[in-house]
Amino acid sequence: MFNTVLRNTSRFANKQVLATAQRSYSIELKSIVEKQIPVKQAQIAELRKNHGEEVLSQCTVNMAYSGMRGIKGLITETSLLDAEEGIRFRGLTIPECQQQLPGAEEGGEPLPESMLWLLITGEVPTRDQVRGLTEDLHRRAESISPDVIKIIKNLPNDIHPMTQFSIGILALQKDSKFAQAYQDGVHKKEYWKTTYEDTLDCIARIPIVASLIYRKNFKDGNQIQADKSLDWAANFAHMMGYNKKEVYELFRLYLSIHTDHEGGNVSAHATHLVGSALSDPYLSLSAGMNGLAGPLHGLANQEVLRWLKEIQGKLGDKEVNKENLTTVIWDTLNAGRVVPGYGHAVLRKTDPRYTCQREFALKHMPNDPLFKLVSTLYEIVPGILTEQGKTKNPFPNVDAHSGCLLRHYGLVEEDFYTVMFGVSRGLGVLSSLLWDRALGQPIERPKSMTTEALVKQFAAKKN
Ligand SMILES: CC(=O)SCCNC(=O)CCNC(=O)[C@H](O)C(C)(C)COP(=O)(O)OP(=O)(O)OC[C@H]1O[C@@H](n2cnc3c(N)ncnc32)[C@H](O)[C@@H]1OP(=O)(O)O
Ligand SMILES: O=C([O-])CC(=O)C(=O)O
Repeated sequence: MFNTVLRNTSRFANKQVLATAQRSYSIELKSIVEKQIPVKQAQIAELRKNHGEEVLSQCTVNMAYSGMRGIKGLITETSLLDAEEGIRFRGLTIPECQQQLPGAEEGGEPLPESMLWLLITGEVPTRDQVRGLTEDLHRRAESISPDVIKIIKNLPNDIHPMTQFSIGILALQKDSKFAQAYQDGVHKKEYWKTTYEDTLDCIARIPIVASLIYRKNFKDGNQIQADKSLDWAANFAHMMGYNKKEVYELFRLYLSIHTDHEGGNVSAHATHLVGSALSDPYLSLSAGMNGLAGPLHGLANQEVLRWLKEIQGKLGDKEVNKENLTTVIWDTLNAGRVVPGYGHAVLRKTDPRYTCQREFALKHMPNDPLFKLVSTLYEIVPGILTEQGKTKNPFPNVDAHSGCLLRHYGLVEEDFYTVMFGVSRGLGVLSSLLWDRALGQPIERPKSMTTEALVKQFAAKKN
């Protein structure tokens, strides 16, 4: 009896110690940010004092008519894209992240929590810090409002999953600590603190929203409760109904590499823009997700899968070879459609996010027929796009590969793919938003022109 009491007491004490440690890791992340803010502010002040009037890039008439391509007009701290090399998350390439960021096990794929820590702080976390962050996210997820669950359960299934996801994020908004603090008249120096809380709350809760949409739309509708012994990504897979170890690894990789792609892409820019009006992180993320839902951006992964199925349908029993695939690709181009998953607004080489997914496939599913199709397309699409001579980048982007991996593990509902992309993108764009508020970034309001005004401007110059 005495022993049982002792055991229970020490178990309780251990739990207490663990809970305190977990809380302290969450506090640690916040206090790291708190310490970094004045340093970054001073760095920016110095930069602006010494170089504030120097020219970053030109803006020509053509650039204004071409989606502002190439204009350096945004500040985003979390990642930087090189046209040839691809993305670096806080200075680290994808292979470096795979090497350095803690995974669930030695040599495994990075945990998205590790990536989140890196994106927020610029530091590679320790295993303990990541474990603490995972626990913190579980704790924050627990207090999701039952109203949100009710709202999602009541959404009709003929609303696209991405629209449902955006609605779900808006439903979470009523718990925004930033919106409340603003209403309470908080000093602007403190904005980042509640943005931090909203960022972590939102990241903790969106996998519940997403998995609920998945279960409702495509499975039996029953919500699967979280498994707190799992990390954030594996738990997301679990709540969707997938429990294979390999799927957990795929989710960890997928949800790490889709997080961020510097600040100018549609989802990041939309989140930043809406946030600049001091709309809270939920309103801002929802706006970003509405951009991600476009077929030229995040919806492309859904479009790729549809196109692959279309190709399979067209070829029927015919052998998949370069010759008949060439005909199908030209059919797509001649119909005035884009080849989904190929091309990029900035990249001019194969996307390293494509490459690391290809490596995952080569390791885990080399004989998958859809992977073979994706690989054959990789051999011929760049040549055909080059021959057509329109696209500036004939190589594949991230979306060309993700669907075939998910499908291999039974996740066949391509309408849901962009929601998964969105869950991951939340980590990057909200980390950036946190820094926007920490650095006191102002409301975004670039100058626009009418064609008439430009015509007049140049006519006046001529005279
Ligand atoms: C996560 C992401 O967002 S990655 C991108 C996902 N999107 C896709 O995969 C969709 C297919 N790709 C595309 O539509 C484009 O390459 C984009 C949207 C990614 C980039 O667009 P842009 O920067 O305008 O590309 P670019 O300057 O090369 O375009 C020049 C011309 O080539 C065309 N082009 C570009 N990519 C492709 C493609 N994959 N297939 C056919 N034509 C293409 C453009 O439509 C454009 O044609 P136009 O002159 O008739 O308008
Ligand atoms: O950078 C872009 O424009 C699009 C992209 O690949 C992303 O947002 O992941």
